[in-house]
Amino acid sequence: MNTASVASSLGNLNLWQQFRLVAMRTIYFGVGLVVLVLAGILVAQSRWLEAGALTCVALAFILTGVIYRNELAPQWINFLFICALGILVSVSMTSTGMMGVYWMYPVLAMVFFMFDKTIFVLVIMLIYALFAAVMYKFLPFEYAWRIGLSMLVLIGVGGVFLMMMSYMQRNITKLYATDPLTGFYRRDYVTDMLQQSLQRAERTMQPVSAMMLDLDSFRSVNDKFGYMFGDEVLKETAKRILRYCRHHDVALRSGGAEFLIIFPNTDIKQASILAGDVLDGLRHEPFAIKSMMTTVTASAGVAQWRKGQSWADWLERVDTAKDKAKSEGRNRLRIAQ
Ligand SMILES: Nc1nc2c(ncn2[C@@H]2O[C@H](COP(=O)(O)OP(=O)(O)OP(=O)(O)O)[C@@H](O)[C@H]2O)c(=O)[nH]1
Repeated sequence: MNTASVASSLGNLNLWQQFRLVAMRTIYFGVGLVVLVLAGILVAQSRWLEAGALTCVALAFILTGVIYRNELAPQWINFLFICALGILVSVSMTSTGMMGVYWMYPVLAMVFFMFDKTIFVLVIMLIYALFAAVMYKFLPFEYAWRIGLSMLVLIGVGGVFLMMMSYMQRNITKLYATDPLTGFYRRDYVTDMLQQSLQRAERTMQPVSAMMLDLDSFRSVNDKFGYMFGDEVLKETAKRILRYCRHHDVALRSGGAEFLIIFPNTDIKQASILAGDVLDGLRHEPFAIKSMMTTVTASAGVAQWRKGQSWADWLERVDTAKDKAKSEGRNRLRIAQ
């Protein structure tokens, strides 16, 4: 079943990215102000050239904070900033020795928020290598190795923090996107994904079909055997649907006892065969849970997406076909015209 596209369709739920946005705003303005203060101190010491350089860096940070206050800045901008800060700290160490070390830690900490995890490791290694080289050159060895080690500890702690954030994000996405009972996606959270599958179908000129399936008279199953038994039937239904789904098919629970399955690269003929198999898989095998047993059937509709059709209209056709199957006596499949 397709999971990657769901994660990307849940951008608004990406707490880490939102957190990064707030952190980066604070970093741009915070670093800008601190560097401006340092520039002011250099002006007071009549060190005009260094003061000028610091002022340029400070203004670049503040300007970026203003421009990118509502979105994350491109990675290359952050890379330029981290290079600038790395050079400033290194220069500061060459002239002030130990004093420069105090600035290394905040610069390292910033890297955790500035980059996506794809290039984060590379940048943190680069900046660590730069600091280590400068330290070993300009500080006594007994200071250099201890500071180098403490920076590694900071990187390790930050790495664990990033892993925990990523784990938390995955769980939150799963919690919002999937139905806890069946593990299927919830329909409300996959509209972007539906849109994407249609765009892909349009681009690749491949057919895409969908099936809507609703268990028949499910209310009476609940009434007769109890809600808990009904829950088990829903879980088992999901398992049986998955038996017939291929790797790239997407299964959603769209309502109480209603399921929607998207079949990419599948025309109506193939989709009807798959849908028929799913219905057979339900009707021919009784649902035996603990000491209770019942037979459950379902009604389903299938439709192939038509070029230019919106996903809402397409699903409307699938839904209408399913309703037709219901109204014609249930336990059957109807194909949308
Ligand atoms: N056990 C259980 N029942 C649920 C859940 N969600 C919805 N239902 C029940 O599913 C039933 C759905 O009924 P309907 O689809 O309206 O009607 P039906 O009895 O299935 O009849 P037809 O669809 O017309 O064949 C309702 O009785 C809901 O209370 C759930 O998570 N667990």
